[in-house]
Amino acid sequence: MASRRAAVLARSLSAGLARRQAVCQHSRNPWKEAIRAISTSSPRFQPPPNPATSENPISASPPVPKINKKRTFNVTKADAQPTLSKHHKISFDDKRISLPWEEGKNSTFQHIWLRDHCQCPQCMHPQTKQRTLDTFSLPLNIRPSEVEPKDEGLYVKWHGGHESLYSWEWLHRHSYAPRLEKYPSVQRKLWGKADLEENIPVVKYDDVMKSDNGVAEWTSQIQIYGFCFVDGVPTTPGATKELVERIAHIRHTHYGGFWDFTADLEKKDMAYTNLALPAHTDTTYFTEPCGLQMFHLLEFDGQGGESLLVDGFRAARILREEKPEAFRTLSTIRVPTHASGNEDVSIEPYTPFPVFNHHPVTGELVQVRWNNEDRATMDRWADPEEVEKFYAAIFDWNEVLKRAEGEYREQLVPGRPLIFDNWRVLHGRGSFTGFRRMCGAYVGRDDWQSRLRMTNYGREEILMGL
Ligand SMILES: C[N+](C)(C)CCCC[C@H](N)C(=O)O
Ligand SMILES: O=C(O)CCC(=O)C(=O)O
Repeated sequence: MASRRAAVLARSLSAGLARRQAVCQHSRNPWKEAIRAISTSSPRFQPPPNPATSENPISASPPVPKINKKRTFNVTKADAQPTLSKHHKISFDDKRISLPWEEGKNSTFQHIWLRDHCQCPQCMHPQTKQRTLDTFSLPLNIRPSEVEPKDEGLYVKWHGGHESLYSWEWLHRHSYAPRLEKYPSVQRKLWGKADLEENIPVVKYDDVMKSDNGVAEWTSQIQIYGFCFVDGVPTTPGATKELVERIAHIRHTHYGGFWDFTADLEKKDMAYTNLALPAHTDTTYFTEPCGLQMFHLLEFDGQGGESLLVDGFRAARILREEKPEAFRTLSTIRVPTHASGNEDVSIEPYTPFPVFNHHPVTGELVQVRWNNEDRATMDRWADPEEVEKFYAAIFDWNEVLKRAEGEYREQLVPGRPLIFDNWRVLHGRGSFTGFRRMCGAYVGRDDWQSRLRMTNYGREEILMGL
């Protein structure tokens, strides 16, 4: 029966797919009828023209990185599409399937993994993109009864009758043995004061408010530089709130949602005073510090109060180069933090975190958490000998942070709010006299990163990667 069906499939296959050669070959297992010889002469995708085209000149000075909206597949040619090998064979045994790519690499996928990741509307909710398949109804030793390369991708018929189709792009994108595509790298431009001289990231309020393209540009500037100004904003809390909500919903904290504050200690935090605040990141006392912070100065009739920004990722790189021991110390020793000024509040993270926090897989620095004012009592040392090492390290860190060449200072003015990545850029202010009114809000890190990706890459591209 199965061999007759395979023969029927082979006939329809060879008729419909006369353009391609890929032989499903597997060894030593009962689905010999699943093996099919089909031939093809032309590649599935014509690779795009040479990537060094006009829109991608090889310029003398490296241009400011733009968010790269084009996907590269890390195959032989940049931006080429993944193509199944014309010469090698798809093979599978009772545990896994092996796909040979034209680029000369081979991806293997365990059958249970592949079945569990079926993208069909019965297994993946078409609207919510959530798994509807009951994973635990699958036999752990599930295997295909038929495998067939098609134009659209890899067709698999599973024992039990379920049919799946995995696009070649999807398979290449999600290849894990080996990993074939790098995670899209974050295009950041680390800066010192000199780098910003002619190049302050700024966008126009009207552009941001009128289209998602405006939001795409705004969020990509924040991603690249760690901060961005917005010009032409009505000097009201309402307009400022609407502006920040063009990115995402506001993150509420014990300071409220959208804040409008002066130096009246309405909240028991030094931000609500006229004291100077050295370079710091906010909300180090939350397990997840806020992602973005917006400040819009609405009124000010005094002196001082100048804002300060420092690129924490650049400062960390300098520390790592100049004082590697200090960098290692601040990447390992956990610093307890708290916010306990308000009568009814004492906030701490579930565990203290180091100053420098790295991605567990890529190892890249992803977050700086530093606020010496909110640092709590450090009385839990793995080894009390580390006390001196820690202080030596924070003194080194402080010295780097205080270097004038790394500080960007600007007096905020009404109509030109500042927003910055609180996981990367440290901020501060000078002490001031007179009446000063500031409004703004926090946005969650995952929320703004979602908006950045969706407005810059688009939903289809993002979903392809999930
Ligand atoms: C809400 N608002 C921005 C006005 C005040 C924030 C308080 C700053 C706090 N010390 C911290 O570093 O998180
Ligand atoms: O008032 C300012 O300019 C900044 C206040 C501040 O640093 C903060 O709220 O964390």
